[in-house]
Amino acid sequence: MKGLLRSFTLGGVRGFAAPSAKGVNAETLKINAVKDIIAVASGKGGVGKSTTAVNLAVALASNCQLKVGLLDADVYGPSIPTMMKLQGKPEVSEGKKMVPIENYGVKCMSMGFLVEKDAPIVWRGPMVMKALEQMSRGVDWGELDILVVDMPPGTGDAQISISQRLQLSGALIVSTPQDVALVDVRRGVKMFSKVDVPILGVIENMSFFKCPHCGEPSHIFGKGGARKTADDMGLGFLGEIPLEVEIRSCSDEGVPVVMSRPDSAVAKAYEDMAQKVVSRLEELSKEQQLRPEIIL
Ligand SMILES: Nc1ncnc2c1ncn2[C@@H]1O[C@H](COP(=O)(O)OP(=O)(O)OP(=O)(O)O)[C@@H](O)[C@H]1O
Repeated sequence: MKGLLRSFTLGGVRGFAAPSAKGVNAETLKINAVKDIIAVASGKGGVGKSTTAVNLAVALASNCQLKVGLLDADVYGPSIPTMMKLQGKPEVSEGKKMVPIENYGVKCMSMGFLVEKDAPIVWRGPMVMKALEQMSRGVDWGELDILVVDMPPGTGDAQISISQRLQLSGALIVSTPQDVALVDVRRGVKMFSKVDVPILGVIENMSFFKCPHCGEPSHIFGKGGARKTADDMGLGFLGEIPLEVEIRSCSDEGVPVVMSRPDSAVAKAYEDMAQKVVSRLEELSKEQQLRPEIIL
């Protein structure tokens, strides 16, 4: 692998990057010692993808006792440093790779570590892909059970390239129950199917708001839409996360709700989601082993 890398400088950090996809068989590229790479994606922006990725990663590490990494692939709007209460520039290891920055038992890498906080990122596609190569294969992740990738929103070039080049084991789709978001769920599912990435399941975020006075739930964005879409498309449903002030405030403070309120119903919902993801990955791995090998 090292032979494929070339020297690369990003945000003042010198490291190694893999060459462009041209001339390289994407399927041969794999991050060393990372067992499964999973994407947390959404067709539409602002539905809670990063919040889900963070809480899922922390639940996988703390509850399922796995070695977990979190890659913030949302290059244009990195929110992982804030949500994981992390800052500073990554060090460079002896092997000339960036060392991820860790909190809550999760090793993180984000564009937010490499550029100044308020600096706008005005790169075109090829530069973004270079940065993503650097932030995935140019990182000394060590041994990981799962690398969670917080994808950029949408179903464009960057999402397709990431899916192909990172050899994803599967993807989770986050949506609100709202119709406009559900249309984008279908789009996202189709995109992943085109690049042969299995869908691990659908998560409904902001499912309902429980009145703090009377306890009555209000379905602000509609009721049960993501579960129904998952059923209609034959996909697994991984759970409902309510719209809660604490989810937002804990994220803003950099302490994911699974850490700050581990006994809450919402923390349990994220933990349940993490267990389902682990089970689904095990099933997929078994299916893979049973698949007959085609010798040409
Ligand atoms: N279940 C929830 N309850 C309350 N607030 C939430 C919930 N989920 C997400 N939020 C808040 O909504 C905002 C958007 O969430 P987040 O950044 O996770 O979305 P995203 O889909 O990753 O957005 P983007 O498309 O910009 O990457 C954040 O302020 C977050 O704290």
